[in-house]
Amino acid sequence: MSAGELLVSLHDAGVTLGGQRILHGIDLVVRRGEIITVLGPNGSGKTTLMRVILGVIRPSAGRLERAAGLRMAYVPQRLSVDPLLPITAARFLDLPQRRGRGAVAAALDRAELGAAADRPLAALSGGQMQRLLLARALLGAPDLLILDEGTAGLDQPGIAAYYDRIAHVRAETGCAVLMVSHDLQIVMRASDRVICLNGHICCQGTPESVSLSPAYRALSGPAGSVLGLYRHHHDHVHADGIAEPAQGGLR
Ligand SMILES: Nc1ncnc2c1ncn2[C@@H]1O[C@H](COP(=O)(O)OP(=O)(O)OP(=O)(O)O)[C@@H](O)[C@H]1O
Repeated sequence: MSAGELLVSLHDAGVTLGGQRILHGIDLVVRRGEIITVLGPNGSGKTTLMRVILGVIRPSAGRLERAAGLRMAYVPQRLSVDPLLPITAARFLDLPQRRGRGAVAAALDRAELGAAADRPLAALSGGQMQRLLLARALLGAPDLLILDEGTAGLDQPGIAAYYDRIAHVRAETGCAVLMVSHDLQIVMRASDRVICLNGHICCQGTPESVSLSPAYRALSGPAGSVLGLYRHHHDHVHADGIAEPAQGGLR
């Protein structure tokens, strides 16, 4: 698959679960090599959208298209195995399917975990455990990496290191990355495009343009609470406290 190739597209997709409309009118494309973050409050349908793309939930309306032969890998929020299990990080990656030493070592290196290969799971920090899940996902050489809020419980340096690693993985492998977050401030450093979700797509664009959009501000609470911490280029006009996108990135 070549750079920029269309991997996934959703056309006017909707999901109804248990009689409740969870998502509607979703138009979304994911191209090879881009890092997209889906942002939204609790219950806004972020996980449901990931499940639709993964093929776990069928859209009740609209259409989902995926590139032929697309390889997807999912990184869950946390590890569901007992961390006291007496196995090393490298061994964990070799289960349940034998991958071989070379492939395991390469995945650990890519997740910046090579030095911890022989450490037992119980001895790994939260950040290392998260990168172990990333390494496991990378074993399948995915075209599209889907990450569900991977930074819960990490401190700020740990979160920054995790997103830097994701950016490196994209640069090294050329995969696309689709990730879920609550917090635009956290994903600013890594995302090419942010999609603001609340049952439907409220706005999307560069992290900067989304952070300045009225739709995002309406969802994220009083202006100024976190917005002051964003990268902020003063090449746009502020009017009545509502900023215009610097480069018309919103749709
Ligand atoms: N299988 C289901 N049946 C009925 N309702 C569901 C089902 N799965 C999810 N929902 C509802 O859909 C809505 C969206 O859930 P979803 O988990 O996609 O949101 P989210 O944005 O990922 O939330 P959070 O940030 O809290 O993880 C919620 O109101 C949830 O209760």
